[in-house]
Amino acid sequence: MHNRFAKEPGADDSRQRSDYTHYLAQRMAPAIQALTLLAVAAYLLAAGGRALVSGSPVPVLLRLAPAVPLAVLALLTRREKRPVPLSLLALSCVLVLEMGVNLNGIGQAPGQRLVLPGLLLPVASSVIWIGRWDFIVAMIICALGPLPMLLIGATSGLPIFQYAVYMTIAMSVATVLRAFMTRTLFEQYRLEKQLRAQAHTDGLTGLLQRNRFLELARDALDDIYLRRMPAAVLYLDADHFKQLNDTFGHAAGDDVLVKLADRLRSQMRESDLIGRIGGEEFVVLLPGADLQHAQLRAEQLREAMRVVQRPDRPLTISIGIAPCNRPGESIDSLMSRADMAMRQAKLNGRNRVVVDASIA
Ligand SMILES: Nc1nc2c(ncn2[C@@H]2O[C@H](COP(=O)(O)OP(=O)(O)OP(=O)(O)O)[C@@H](O)[C@H]2O)c(=O)[nH]1
Repeated sequence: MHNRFAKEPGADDSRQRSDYTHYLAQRMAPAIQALTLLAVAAYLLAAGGRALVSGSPVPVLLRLAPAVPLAVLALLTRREKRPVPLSLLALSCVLVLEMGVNLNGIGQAPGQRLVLPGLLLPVASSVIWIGRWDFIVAMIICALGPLPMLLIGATSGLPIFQYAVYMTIAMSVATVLRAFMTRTLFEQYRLEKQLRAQAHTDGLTGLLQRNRFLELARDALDDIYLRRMPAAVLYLDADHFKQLNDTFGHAAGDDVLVKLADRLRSQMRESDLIGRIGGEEFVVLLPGADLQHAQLRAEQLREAMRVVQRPDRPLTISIGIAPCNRPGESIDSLMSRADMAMRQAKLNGRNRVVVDASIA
């Protein structure tokens, strides 16, 4: 079974990178949508205005035509949140704009060809590139895009030289803006991830806290029922914990809880899910364990706790087991069955394992 049951995400590098890329796509999507819409409006304004003030062998409608694919791209970006499709849509937008810049330059005298929109593009789009690859491709398109318009009919190398200087400056500004943006977003991503991890783990024992356990257990159970695999829930409770606190103080109690959690973790498999549900109560979901196996694992756990020393004697725990033998049963219901069985273990004298009596 997948190890998402055992740990919080972010364990390995490639997974973390993909997580970060998706985070960036979520954050960048509104900016990409807004800039694509702006590109439609800006293109119509610039190409329309130019058509009014200067003639061209290219019909006006054809000069305005790039606004159509731009509008389609703007519509497509509205629903898109995946990193690669978003980047491809943004790159297509840049490509269409560059084609439009060239289309509007046809028929203009070399000195009147406006390359300003081409110079604005790298800077305006600098903050929306999700990865390094799309930024590099975008800068190449931006740098090469206006060249056909400049080269056709050029009588001297001066405009090209001026263009190269201005484009270098524009691309340098774009690189600085992008670096600043990605650094800020990475810091925000790191902090959000840290806060989420803190909210999900119990501060004392480092185990999953109740709500997070329930959330992950619900997902795990869906998978378990779908695959028709066995599973069981264990409910663990430390014996006579109040007496330990009352006699030796809360610090001693905390120390025992930390050791109990460490021991629990060391006994668990990758696929198991452990949570601290209340003060000295813990729940474990054992995917793949049938009743016999769950009983064996519970007995091993109970035995393993002997190593945890209270100030007066070895720690003992009581365990209740609820097998997941009713397809569709919720984690809350399974926990309450395991809790009842644990209470029976207390009544039977503690330091023992009891299986839910209502088992079919
Ligand atoms: N030190 C410490 N004690 C806690 C913590 N959370 C809950 N407790 C204590 O755990 C004790 C639980 O007591 P009870 O529910 O009466 O259970 P018990 O004394 O273990 O008795 P049985 O479960 O019947 O064996 C209470 O004294 C709580 O104050 C914690 O985080 N640290």
